[in-house]
Amino acid sequence: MNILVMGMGYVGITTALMLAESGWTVTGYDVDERKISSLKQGVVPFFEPGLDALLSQHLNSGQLHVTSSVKSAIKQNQVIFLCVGTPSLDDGSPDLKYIHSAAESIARYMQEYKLIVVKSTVPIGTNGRLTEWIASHQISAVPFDVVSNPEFLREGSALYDSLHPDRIVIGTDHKCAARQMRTIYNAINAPILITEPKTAEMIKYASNAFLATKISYMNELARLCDTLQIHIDDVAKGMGMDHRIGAHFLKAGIGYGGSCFPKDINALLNTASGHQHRLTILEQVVQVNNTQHAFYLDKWEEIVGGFRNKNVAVFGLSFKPDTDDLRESPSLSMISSLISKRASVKVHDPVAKLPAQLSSSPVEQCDSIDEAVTGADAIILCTDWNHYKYADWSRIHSLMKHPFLFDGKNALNRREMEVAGFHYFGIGQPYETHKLTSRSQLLP
Ligand SMILES: NC(=O)c1ccc[n+]([C@@H]2O[C@H](COP(=O)([O-])OP(=O)(O)OC[C@H]3O[C@@H](n4cnc5c(N)ncnc54)[C@H](O)[C@@H]3O)[C@@H](O)[C@H]2O)c1
Ligand SMILES: O=c1ccn([C@@H]2O[C@H](COP(=O)(O)OP(=O)(O)O[C@H]3O[C@H](CO)[C@@H](O)[C@H](O)[C@H]3O)[C@@H](O)[C@H]2O)c(=O)[nH]1
Repeated sequence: MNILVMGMGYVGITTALMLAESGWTVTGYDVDERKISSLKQGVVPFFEPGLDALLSQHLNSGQLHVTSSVKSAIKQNQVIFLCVGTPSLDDGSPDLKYIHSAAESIARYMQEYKLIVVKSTVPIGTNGRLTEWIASHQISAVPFDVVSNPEFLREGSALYDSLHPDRIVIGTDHKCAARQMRTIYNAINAPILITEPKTAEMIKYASNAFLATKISYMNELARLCDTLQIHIDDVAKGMGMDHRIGAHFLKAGIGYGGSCFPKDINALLNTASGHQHRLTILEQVVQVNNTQHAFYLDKWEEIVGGFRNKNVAVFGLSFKPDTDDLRESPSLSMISSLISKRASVKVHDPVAKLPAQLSSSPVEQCDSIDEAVTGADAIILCTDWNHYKYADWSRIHSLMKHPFLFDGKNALNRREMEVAGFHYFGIGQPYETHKLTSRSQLLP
């Protein structure tokens, strides 16, 4: 089977490689010519573990090729995966202009039956409307099906998630399209749920919103744990032992970020309000998330006696480890708040670079940890890269002016940090040394 993937971003490149690994002949297309020329040279234009090696392998074997010629790509491929972006508009609803422009190209150039698979995250009802939209833009009537197939991969582990998904959700009312989708996913060992397109679209939003709800719930509890001198990670461990709750996504921190949770929750809230509903739990999930970094920064400011004219080293820029993606990164909110508190900020990230809107501000990006921490009054860890978990903390301590360490991801071990000489403060943790002995003793 020949498959075209439209949109060579995080989802598109990963999907193209998953399909090539599955044995299909895949073409990747993007409107961005620079992306295509980079991909032709075997270079993925962003940082995502594992993609570069597999890209070179499949380009060399001929299983995958990339093109900037949309007309021939559409003509030559019977199956088309749509993986274009759906960013937020000002009112929170997703901007569907990339979906529409891709669909318009398909409508214009298709000359025989196409199976159009929508991987992009789109508002409930979009797949249905897309069918009418494509039909109305066709030059002559050519048959096609639109299938919803939402993507659940995480950045940082995109390839693994794509090759080993927990489930494959397929939204279609047509048996023939469902059968073809099963064939496409034949090599992937995962349960397949066939449902209506609208339900598939809702499953995607509901899943992201639920994961974000778990995080905000723990983040709000962490604030109480601070006061009660209880370690939120111990609470999460005890909760997670109950399989009905599950151990994942209970990690407290300075809030969730990324290109999906904030955007998709806004989209779901927008859909609800468009139908005269309120999703009050989700409204609070957003409220907790929007205030989490500032809640902790204010606490830490009291501890250091004000950030004004203090040298602060920020560890981590990306919204999570193993990616250079800065979209909605809590680290950027933290840096902006530090600037408004008149701190002098140096940042370090193993991969990500300061975005343009911050590069002219009084923030300096450092290539090394040593450079960032020399003379610092405090460190704020914003991204839990292994780079920081396994750093030489004794050396870091020796380079600082004052050893305040604020761990916004609970990534470090407080005892080890105290032994190294730090005044360590995490999220939802006891911080008076004499009370540490009261921490729960967990059974193995
Ligand atoms: N990033 C993730 O982790 C993730 C996971 C699951 C689902 N999603 C969803 O998948 C979709 C894509 O996300 P992403 O992060 O890969 O986006 P991205 O911004 O990284 O990539 C989108 C790509 O689409 C290209 N594009 C725009 N219009 C096009 C057109 N007409 N034809 C061909 N290419 C076009 C852009 O140039 C860009 O390269 C979004 O709806 C997102 O919500 C993302
Ligand atoms: O216990 C946790 C887990 C995550 N996070 C934060 O939550 C954000 C999102 O993390 P993660 O979900 O791992 O990354 P994404 O790549 O944004 O993936 C989410 O968004 C994708 C896009 O829709 C979906 O496909 C994935 O299933 C969904 O996990 C990051 O800021 C994390 O630091 C926490 O604070 N605590």
